Amino acid sequence: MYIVTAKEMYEVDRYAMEDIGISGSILMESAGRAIAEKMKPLIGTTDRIFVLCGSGNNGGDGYVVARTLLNEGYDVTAVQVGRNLTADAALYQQLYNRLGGHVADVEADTFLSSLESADVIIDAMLGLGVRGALRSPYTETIQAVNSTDALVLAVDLPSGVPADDAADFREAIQADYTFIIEAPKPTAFIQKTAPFYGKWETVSIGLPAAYLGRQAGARTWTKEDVKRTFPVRQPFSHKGTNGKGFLIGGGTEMPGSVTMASMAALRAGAGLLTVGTLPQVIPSVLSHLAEATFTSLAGENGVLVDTENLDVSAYDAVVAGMGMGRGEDTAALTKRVLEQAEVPVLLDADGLYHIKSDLELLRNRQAPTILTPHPGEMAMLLDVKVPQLLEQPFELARKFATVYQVYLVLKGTYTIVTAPDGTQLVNTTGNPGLGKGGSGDVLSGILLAMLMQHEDPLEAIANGVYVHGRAADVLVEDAHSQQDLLATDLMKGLAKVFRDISL
Ligand SMILES: NC(=O)C1=CN([C@@H]2O[C@H](COP(=O)(O)OP(=O)(O)OC[C@H]3O[C@@H](n4cnc5c(N)ncnc54)[C@H](OP(=O)(O)O)[C@@H]3O)[C@@H](O)[C@H]2O)[C@@H](O)CC1
Ligand SMILES: [K+]
Repeated sequence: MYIVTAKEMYEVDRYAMEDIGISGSILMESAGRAIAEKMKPLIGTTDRIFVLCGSGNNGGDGYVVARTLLNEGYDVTAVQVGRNLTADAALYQQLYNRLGGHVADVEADTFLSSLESADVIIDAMLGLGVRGALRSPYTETIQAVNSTDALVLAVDLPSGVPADDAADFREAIQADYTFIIEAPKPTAFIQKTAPFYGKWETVSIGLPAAYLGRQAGARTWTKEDVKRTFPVRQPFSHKGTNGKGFLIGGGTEMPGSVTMASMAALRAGAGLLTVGTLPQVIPSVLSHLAEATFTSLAGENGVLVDTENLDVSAYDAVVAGMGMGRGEDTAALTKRVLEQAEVPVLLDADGLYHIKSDLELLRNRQAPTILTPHPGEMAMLLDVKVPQLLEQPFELARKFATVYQVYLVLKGTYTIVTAPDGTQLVNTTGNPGLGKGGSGDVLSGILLAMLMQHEDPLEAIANGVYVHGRAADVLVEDAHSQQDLLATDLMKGLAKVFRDISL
């Protein structure tokens, strides 16, 4: 499913009208009719319905919905919110009128209190065109709607929610359902704004699909995408052809992180795995998995430090960072890995702190670099506060990935994977049971295995993120709960997920 910004959507709109010749009024009629059909199963035949119509084209869609429902015998009243209607909105207000519809004025003295009698409120006030702080009469109307008990159905966007980011966002209609035209907008995936949509679904209005696909900078990565791209293990493959991975991390205080990442890498199909860690950490990792091999790396005071003897030449992919600590000598080791490895390198956790002072290193690499920050780590790398990052995750992630030429995995409820060319894939698997220590280590291990087995880094990463979230979902659907789920349980979930994918 594509995800489009307001700018991309307006371009598709322009193309449909100017290059194809589908007029704006045809699009509006199609939108209103299709949305009314989707709304009908949610509305009772005797319900009192108000359709709040703004003065822009979102309001135009609303007049088409109102006319469609009126024509089918529903008890519907359209309400004009705002002045100076666009030509198409004015046209459809007129058609609704001529069919016998009554238009109430939101600014009439008693109108807002009469909203309390509504069973259903259809919100067609503001859509893609909302800009800046809300003005009267939209502000009061939104507050009045939110204080009723009516079922609230929004057209395209809940009024007040911007399409692209939550930077300007203050207040909006709290919808029960939103019927989004053609493709969801980024705010459907942003923490601050997503709840205002209620449940949502997309409604096709006949916009040119191929052109929309070319314009969209982002899309969701689905089970079908995973099945389509997942590498098939060949009958004559052996441990060497299934990839050789190197996992560098761990200290005496955090041996568990490398253990979990290593278990996950092996369970995700790594052919061979070497763990580079402190000699005193090896027994603890070994006690959990017999399949890994080990390289002792130099350490001081219980943490890894830089060493000239590091050899990363024999591997297909390298991951570093988990459990390493943030000291300067350890940072030098991470930088050495980035400089020496001619294969994909994934940095997680402390590894992300190590490169903060030397981001140019990332741009200088020839082979892919993958960073997997959670919002706190991403905010640190970008020098912004976490709330700002959470308001604009799509833009800020894209900016960082394109400037530093990295594959960026911004972890969250909807993890956003951004490629160095700015392409974004959004993951929708996973659940709050993953919000625990160790989940990130498991993800890094899975990603290491995926990168070793797959030519295309973007597909490999998106598949790994999908699989990680899906493993948590199948466990919670089955024997576990969000409460008790542990990172180490994910290994069991992987079995079912991989079996499903290969069916
Ligand atoms: N291809 C498609 O996607 C199609 C899209 N279609 C539909 O068109 C919608 C986009 O229509 P749009 O461009 O006319 O913008 P829209 O959302 O109606 O808002 C503009 C109005 O809002 C007002 N306003 C703005 N900010 C405000 C504020 N802070 N506080 C108060 N008022 C504010 C602004 O007032 P002004 O600034 O002009 O005074 C103006 O009156 C889209 O969401 C979809 O529903 C379909 O019909 C067909 C195909
Ligand atoms: K709306």
